[in-house]
Amino acid sequence: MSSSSSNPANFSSIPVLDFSLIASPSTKPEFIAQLRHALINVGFLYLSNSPIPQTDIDKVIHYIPLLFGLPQESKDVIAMRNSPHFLGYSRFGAELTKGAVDQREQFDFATQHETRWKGKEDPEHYRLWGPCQWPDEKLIPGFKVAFQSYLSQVEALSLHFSSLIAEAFGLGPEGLSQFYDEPKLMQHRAKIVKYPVVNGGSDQGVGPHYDAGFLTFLLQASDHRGLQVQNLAGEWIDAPPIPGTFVVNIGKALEFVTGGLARATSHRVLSPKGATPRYSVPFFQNIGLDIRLTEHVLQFPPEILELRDQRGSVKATDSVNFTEFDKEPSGKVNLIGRVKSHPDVAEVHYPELFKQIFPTGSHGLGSAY
Ligand SMILES: O=C(O)CCC(=O)C(=O)O
Ligand SMILES: [Fe+2]
Repeated sequence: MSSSSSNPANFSSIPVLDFSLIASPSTKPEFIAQLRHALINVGFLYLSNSPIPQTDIDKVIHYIPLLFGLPQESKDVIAMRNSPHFLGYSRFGAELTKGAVDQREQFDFATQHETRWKGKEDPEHYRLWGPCQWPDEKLIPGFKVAFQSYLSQVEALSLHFSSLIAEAFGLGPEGLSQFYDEPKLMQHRAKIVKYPVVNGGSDQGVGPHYDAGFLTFLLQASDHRGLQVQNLAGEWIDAPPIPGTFVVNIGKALEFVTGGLARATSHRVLSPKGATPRYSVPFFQNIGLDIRLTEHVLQFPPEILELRDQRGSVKATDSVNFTEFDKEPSGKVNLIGRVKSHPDVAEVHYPELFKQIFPTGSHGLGSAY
């Protein structure tokens, strides 16, 4: 067997972890061992039997086609361009990755938060977090309540999951707590995304990229393949929808503070073929706005680091993003990412930063995150 095929990091499928295993002390160690493997070698996993009731998830799935089916003018009323928090609606084709259009339409939402920025004495990146723009309740009754409830449950799950990650790395359950502020100072983001059918031409739903933060919890909300994940050898592995699961993956910030122990894994979405669009709902767990990652690099037991060294490092990736993510406060890093991926919004609300990042103008080109 070649070293490449015997390396578990050259996975050919994504592991499925059963969250119900953590309920009993006799099965929890098995879950923790599977989690350790998934974090180090894959950077992606499916989570089944989460505590979030399937009926609450089904409600969200039910609303998605209704949301995109709203009249164009009632979507444009809540355009992201109105929001200094980069929350709201983006038309099809508004983002690019690797210079090519991402063929998706999306709404950016977030967990509830009052704007923390109180004026010029506060750092500008405090403006990043604030209230959502919701569609008109009369046009889509019940959506806001259902989605807010979903988001707060995924938030709780993601924080619980962080404590399990800390355990898997030998840190103890509070090992990652330093990255989160008290709940009222935190906001987590989510998108509801539609990938329309394309027949012919580019099939880029979203181009190869890494996620930026700590943890992403993705709900694949329709029965379409398309999500693909790149293993250590650079091969694209399918991550098809599995009903009743979340796809969980690691972002660059968690990879950085774990010294590469947890893998951020390159991924992409191919546009659906056939008759119906693909829908998905990624939830991005944030860390505190003031955290500078370089000040929080974690130490691990030697037997854990040994597992990372056995894995090796990425030989090939098709992803491009990520440079300046470690020295600035996390809020500033996120803000820069938002400016790059939504320059039209940035030009309105952050004209100075926009000019620094696009000294000759953005020419309508963003670079998607
Ligand atoms: O839609 C998906 O399945 C994945 C989307 C994604 O990777 C992202 O928005 O970061
Ligand atoms: Fe992603």
